[in-house]
Formats: sequence, C-alpha cells, structure tokens
Amino acid sequence: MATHFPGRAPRENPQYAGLSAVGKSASFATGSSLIKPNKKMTGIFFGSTTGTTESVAARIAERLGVAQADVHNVAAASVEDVKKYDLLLLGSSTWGSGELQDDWPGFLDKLGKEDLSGRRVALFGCGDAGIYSDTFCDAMAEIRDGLASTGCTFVGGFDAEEYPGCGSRLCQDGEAIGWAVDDSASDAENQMRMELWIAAIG
Ligand SMILES: Cc1cc2nc3c(=O)[nH]c(=O)nc-3n(C[C@H](O)[C@H](O)[C@H](O)COP(=O)(O)O)c2cc1C
Repeated sequence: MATHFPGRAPRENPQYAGLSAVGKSASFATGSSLIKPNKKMTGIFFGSTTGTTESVAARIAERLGVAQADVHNVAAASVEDVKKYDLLLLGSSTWGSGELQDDWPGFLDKLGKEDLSGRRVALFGCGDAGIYSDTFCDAMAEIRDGLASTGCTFVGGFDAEEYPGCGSRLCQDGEAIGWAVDDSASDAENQMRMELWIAAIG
C-alpha cells in the first residue's frame, strides 16, 4: 500500500493533495462534488490534554455540520470507529518537545496498520508557535508519518506562508500539512487559517 500525497494543483507538489489537484485517482480529477466533505462520512478524531484540541474539534464539527456522534476522543475510540468514514479529520496537540498528545500513540500504532485506501485524511493540531517555534504542531507530522503505510490520501495542505517563520515539521516544501491552531495567534488569524484548510480539503 502506498500512501498518497498528491500535490497542490498549481505546483503539482507530489506530497499534498489540494482542492483542484489533478491527481491520479479519478475521484480527485476535478473539483466536483465528489471531493466535498460529506458530513455523513466525515469523522473527527482528536486527542487533547487540557481541552484545547477538544474545543477545536467541536468548532470544526459545527463549521462542517458534523454530528457530535462523529466526533471521537482517541482516548476512548477504536480503529473500528474509523472504518465508517471516508474523510478523517485527525487532530492532536503537541507536547514535550514535538511529541504526540498522550492518548494518540496507542491509537496511531493500531491505525497505522490498517488499510485506509480510498480514505482521505486531513490533519489539525494545537500548539504554541511563540514558545515552541522549532516543534510547532509537530504532532501533526507524527500522525502523518504514522499513517504512511495505510494507503490513505492526505488532503488539506496549504501555503506555508500562512505561518510566517515556520521552522517545524508542520511546514515542508512550502506547505503547511494541515491546520495548526496557534495559542499565540489571534482568533482571527486561527479562523482564517481554518477556512484555508477547509477550502484545501475540498
Ligand atoms: C510542557 C509543554 C510542552 C509543550 N510542547 C509543545 C511543542 O513542542 N510544540 C507546540 O507546538 N506546542 C507545545 N505545547 C503547547 C500545547 O500543545 C498547547 O498548549 C495546546 O493548545 C494544548 O492542547 P490540548 O489542551 O488540546 O492538549 C506545550 C505545552 C506544554 C505545557
């Protein structure tokens, strides 16, 4: 199984799929409704220690019209829960020095062994770029790397310039790999980045 990171259309970056990317998969060939989030098939999975990422997950659910029953704390979720969704929105805060939130490693170990072919994965996370600039939201990269063998397709990458001075694993090859909510940014800035992320998911 190969994990797909088709590129943003304008640059044809092989690592990330964008809204209108001309990918190798027929489902991504156009900007049709095929790639729009379907709330019936969208699952949100988060890990949160002090509640920030949990709040963000609820905010995403409200914005996208995802039912509460489809919002899962990985501390209590099983990989079986994942299988009913076509679009997975996976979120973790970053702790220690660039590490996954505590509830994620066990879940990710199991999820990383699953066949997620045909499923799209978009990443979000919480961190603090002001204090932890070198490891800002690195947990998102941990999740992405942990799913490298699952055959999933990552979506939701957008221009790293939206994160000025970004020097962590969040930003690679000019792309932010998902929506990183920054404790040190303004609400307006975080909100604007959320909209860019949602637009990139398609
Ligand atoms: C001890 C400690 C270590 C942290 N390490 C990082 C880090 O390496 N990178 C980062 O972006 N944020 C780091 N943070 C910030 C948290 O990720 C941030 O406060 C986040 O909003 C917590 O979300 P949660 O309540 O959902 O767990 C750290 C915070 C603390 C207290």
